[in-house]
Amino acid sequence: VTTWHYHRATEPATVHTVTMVLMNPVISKLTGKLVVLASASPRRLEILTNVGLRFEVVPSWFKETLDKRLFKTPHEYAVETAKQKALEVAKRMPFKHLKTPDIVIGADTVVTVDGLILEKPVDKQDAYRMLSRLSGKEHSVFTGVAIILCHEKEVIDFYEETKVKFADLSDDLLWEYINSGEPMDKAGGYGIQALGGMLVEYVHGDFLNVVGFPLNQFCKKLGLIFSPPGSLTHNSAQTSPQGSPVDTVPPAEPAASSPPGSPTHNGPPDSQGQNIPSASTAHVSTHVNALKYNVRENETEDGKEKLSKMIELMDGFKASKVLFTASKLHVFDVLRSSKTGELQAEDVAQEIKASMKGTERLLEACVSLGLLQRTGKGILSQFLTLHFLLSDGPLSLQGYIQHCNELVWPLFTHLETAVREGTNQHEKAFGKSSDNLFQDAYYSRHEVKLRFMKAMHSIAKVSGRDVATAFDLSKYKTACDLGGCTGAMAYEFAKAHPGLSVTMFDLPEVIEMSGHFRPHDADDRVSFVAGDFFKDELPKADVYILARILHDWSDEKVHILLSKIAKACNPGCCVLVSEIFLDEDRKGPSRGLLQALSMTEGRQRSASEYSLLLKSHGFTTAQVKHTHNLLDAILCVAE
Ligand SMILES: Cc1cn([C@H]2C[C@H](O)[C@@H](COP(=O)(O)OP(=O)(O)OP(=O)(O)O)O2)c(=O)[nH]c1=O
Repeated sequence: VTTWHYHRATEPATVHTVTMVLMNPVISKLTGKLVVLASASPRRLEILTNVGLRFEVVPSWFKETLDKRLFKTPHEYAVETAKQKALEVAKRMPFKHLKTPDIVIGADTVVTVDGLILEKPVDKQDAYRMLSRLSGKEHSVFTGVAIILCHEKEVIDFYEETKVKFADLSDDLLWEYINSGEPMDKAGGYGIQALGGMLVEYVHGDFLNVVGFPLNQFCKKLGLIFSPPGSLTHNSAQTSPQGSPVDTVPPAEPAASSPPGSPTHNGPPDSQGQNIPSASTAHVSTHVNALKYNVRENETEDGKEKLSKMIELMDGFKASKVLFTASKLHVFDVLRSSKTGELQAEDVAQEIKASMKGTERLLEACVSLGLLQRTGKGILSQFLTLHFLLSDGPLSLQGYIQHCNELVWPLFTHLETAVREGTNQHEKAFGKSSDNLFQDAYYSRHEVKLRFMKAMHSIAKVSGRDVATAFDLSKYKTACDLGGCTGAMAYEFAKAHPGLSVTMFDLPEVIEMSGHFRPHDADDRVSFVAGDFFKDELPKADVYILARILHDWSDEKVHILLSKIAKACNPGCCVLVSEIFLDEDRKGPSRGLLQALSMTEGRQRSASEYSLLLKSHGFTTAQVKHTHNLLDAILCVAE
């Protein structure tokens, strides 16, 4: 008994000491700071207390009610919830507690299975539903974490995923477990750290992440925040053995000039602590090491990855122009038209009427970019991407590629001025000003209009099916595609919904040319009506489609259009908006943000921004679909 007591008494102390050695470099950075854990979770409190962090607990009042459909991935949802929890506390404290914290930490744990996000069960039946869904399967546990640096007004967020596999669980076992009461305050309805551990066959990843807090990654992030590479604080890492959770310092060899026995970053401290430098040597060695990091950053895996990203960005415009040029010179069409699909470079040069040397270079660049394939001695054949690159065919992107080359490229050459002035550089790029981009620029000349329409046609052809099938529209009879341009999207909707008649509504100058694009097997449920959706009466319909329309306009103009649609709608009618949806934190996708750089009065928005705009006109969001194609979609129903 005595021995047992002895172990019980000393074990925690031993663990504590070891932990302090490991965590001190990072955790000690928080000494003297007011750190607040914005969570009521006893598990999070325990995990952070165990590593010696001193903090206050102020549970967040943020209700976990974010619309899950607005998030592309479960981890984005968890991160956003964590952020909102932490922000709520950060905002409340100065008023309610009369003090401003230095750091607020928020977290949110969710379980995901079969594309569903499971949070805490609301009752026993709910817990049963969750647990029986998890039975016999692997699922993911995501914890999103947000660290708010209150004075710097910065938010650092991240997430961790752990995979957990449940054994096959009998109903009896499930009910016994549910009746224990354990599931109720836990995401997914189980607690791996207690009785719930019996349900688990295996865990891949950070165990503590399942319990509610990814400690390892959290410490790494703290290390990055408080010991950025090259800063004086780096020396603290010398007390960390290599590979410890807080060792964020890249492995570095002793500098050639270092005297023998001088401290190294990763050398473990010797028992007398002689490897830990005195204050003065620490200072000197930090300078040496700071220099070393900068010089050698490109030698670490992370550094190499960043370097190659930089190179890719610097070369990005060249790659785009290679695609534009090969497409404009019909290189891909020429290859397709050869009997074998393969040609020698000189044959291509002849066909496209270009120099041998230039063609060879262009073809080689295309091969390197994966646009073409080399099959033998200098022979090129079409590659998988070919159907996107041909000038015709159902999935041709050529219209859009040429639009990028002829219109977007010149605009982007004036990006610097566009940024300085906050305006579109149409006048600089094309020599004339435009108040109304569509009337003055896109539809001014026949060939420009045709090119613009081809571009819109490409996008609608490639993304149309995914947009048209995003929602069940079987109860609706009529749809109106506002600004539908060539009608490609309208035909996709008609194809996807046998009971739907679709009116394509666009400016008269567009309608007059839409015949060029009519498919051979044109469905007679698609009709064309000319008009201006800002000025004229809208055709009556059950579903109004706005595909790639709203991003072109300011909120003010969007409100004008939506109020017209709302007037034309009966309750139960709906609006389907299809756009690139920005992530809620506006960190991506870059495709949308890059497009915004050449916009005039429009702006890119997230799904919740579109949802809010529509809500102000009496439309409730029914569904959001991230299609993983060029355009996403949101369906909102009139109340
Ligand atoms: C999957 C799993 C979750 N959990 C817990 C961790 C979290 O506390 C909880 C998920 O709910 P959260 O909403 O993440 O957190 P919370 O409500 O407990 O606390 P707060 O919102 O105030 O921060 O589930 C376990 O304890 N063990 C497990 O195995």
